[in-house]
Amino acid sequence: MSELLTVAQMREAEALAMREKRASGRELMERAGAGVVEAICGHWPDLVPGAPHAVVLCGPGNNGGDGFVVARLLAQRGWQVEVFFMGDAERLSADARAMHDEWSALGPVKHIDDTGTGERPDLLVDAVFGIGLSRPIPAEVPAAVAAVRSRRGGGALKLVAVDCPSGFDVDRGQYLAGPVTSAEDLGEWMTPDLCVTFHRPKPGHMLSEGAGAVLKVVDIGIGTPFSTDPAALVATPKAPDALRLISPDTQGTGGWYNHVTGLRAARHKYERGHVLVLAGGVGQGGAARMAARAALRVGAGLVSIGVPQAAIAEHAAQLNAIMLRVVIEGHDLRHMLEDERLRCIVLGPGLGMRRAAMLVPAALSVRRACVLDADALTAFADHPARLFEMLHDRAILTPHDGEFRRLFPDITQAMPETGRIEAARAAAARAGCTVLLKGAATVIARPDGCASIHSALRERAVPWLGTAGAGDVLAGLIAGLLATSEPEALDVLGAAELGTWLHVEAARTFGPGLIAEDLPEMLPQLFRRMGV
Ligand SMILES: NC(=O)C1=CN([C@@H]2O[C@H](COP(=O)(O)OP(=O)(O)OC[C@H]3O[C@@H](n4cnc5c(N)ncnc54)[C@H](OP(=O)(O)O)[C@@H]3O)[C@@H](O)[C@H]2O)[C@@H](O)CC1
Ligand SMILES: Nc1ncnc2c1ncn2[C@@H]1O[C@H](COP(=O)(O)OP(=O)(O)O)[C@@H](O)[C@H]1O
Ligand SMILES: [K+]
Repeated sequence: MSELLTVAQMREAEALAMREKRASGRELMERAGAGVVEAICGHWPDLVPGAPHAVVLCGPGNNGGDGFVVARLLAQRGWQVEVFFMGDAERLSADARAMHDEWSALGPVKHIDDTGTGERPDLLVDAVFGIGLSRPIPAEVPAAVAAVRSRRGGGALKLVAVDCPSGFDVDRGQYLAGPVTSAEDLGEWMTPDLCVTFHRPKPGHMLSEGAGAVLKVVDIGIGTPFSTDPAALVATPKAPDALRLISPDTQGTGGWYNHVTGLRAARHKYERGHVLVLAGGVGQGGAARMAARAALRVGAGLVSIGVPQAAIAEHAAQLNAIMLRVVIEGHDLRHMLEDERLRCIVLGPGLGMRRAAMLVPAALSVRRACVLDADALTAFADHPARLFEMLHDRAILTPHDGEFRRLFPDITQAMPETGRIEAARAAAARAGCTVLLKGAATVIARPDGCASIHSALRERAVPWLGTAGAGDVLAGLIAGLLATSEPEALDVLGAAELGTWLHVEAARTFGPGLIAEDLPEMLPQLFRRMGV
């Protein structure tokens, strides 16, 4: 698990490092530029021997300062380098000005409008705007990129972004549309092959591949390295605006799992918790069975499916270790909940609207861990406030984008402005429980604002996870973890984080061709690999 820093937090970290005299601004800029050059040479080793040609676009702020360092260091390595500048050298910060002047001793600084002529470049360095982006970028920037691309004559030009692509909002993970450029067009021009950021990734880097097809994070000496201590992996973030990246390495993650589930201790099945998955009518039981199997595989001691009488035969024909209970109406569920060993309830997958409207209030009538997905969310689309009134801090909603829109239409409408993280935070605050907004980048937020991102992008991409029933399995995984752990060891946010990570690791373990039923079956080998 590692920290993600917003722009404001990154600026604080930088200011602190300077106050504590760990580095001067100029040293940080020099290390940033050196880190970019190392990353370029590491990523494209084939370029290095051939006296390659780089075009560096520098902007008016410190991102431009980094660009001047990159230009100088590449030239010192024997590259042919052209520098184009957008801005007024007189108005550069002292650090960027010093870097500008150092470069000027080696080569000319040309105007950004003049990128159109010259030899075929191999590499374009985007150092126009970084985290100081404050408004949509001027049209000269994509125009300059287009002009350099056309000098390449249609051949692949390698594009590297310093800190982030110009025009990309690293807090929200999206390009800012301008008066003359749509966000999509800008993304098409500016999305780099390689993005090199400093100290920590920013949220936007992990929310969208628009930040770069490959991301490298360079240590520039601002602070301490990430912790891999299992206890630290579950330590809930302190600050209300804290944002974490769910990114443990598979190797050794067994410590994390054992720590939170207490699996290593000899425990009776009831101590490991009983999960109840509520199912719908005849012929609709597959989703609940997949959720149930995931809950059992991930560690719950017992799992039952609650079904209407008519569906008993269908389920019985397909289940062995999972038990069946008849749950017809709210009263039956309330009665079952008197047994405190029943630690978590899953409602939604295949439940049907009518049963959801009847059973959700009963499930939420006691403060018991509860995962609400699919029909349990959609059943309240016309009156979301009725659901929010009943929710409590042991509940979690796991909507995909469509379900999220039905419950939070206004928050969804504002999402192009606010981004997914703030949307999930606003939804959690309104609902009064944890909200997990699914997707290739999943955002999980708690009502107090603590949030996590899980990024199944780039080297962790699993497009084959977008398969029918994958969401039902996720609901079961989270429920199984909530049932098997003590609330003090694993809160709802923590269970959602671990469940989401296991879900994607299971999909990565299986690979293409995956169907949802395969996911729980990957857990035993995944656990062995983790060292559980
Ligand atoms: N923080 C760190 O730890 C370290 C940071 N480092 C580097 O510094 C970068 C941040 O530098 P930065 O703060 O100077 O911001 P940057 O992105 O260069 O742009 C600011 C300038 O652009 C302007 N401007 C903004 N948007 C605009 C627009 N759309 N259209 C036109 N103008 C626009 C803005 O003007 P203003 O908004 O003030 O009017 C201002 O003049 C960071 O990304 C990293 O590369 C490293 O050196 C080492 C450690
Ligand atoms: N491209 C993708 N990369 C990673 N995860 C994905 C991708 N597409 C879908 N998923 C995941 O698959 C699950 C799909 O859930 P959902 O939409 O509820 O499907 P269903 O209702 O069929 O179960 C979610 O956990 C989502 O995050
Ligand atoms: K940049």
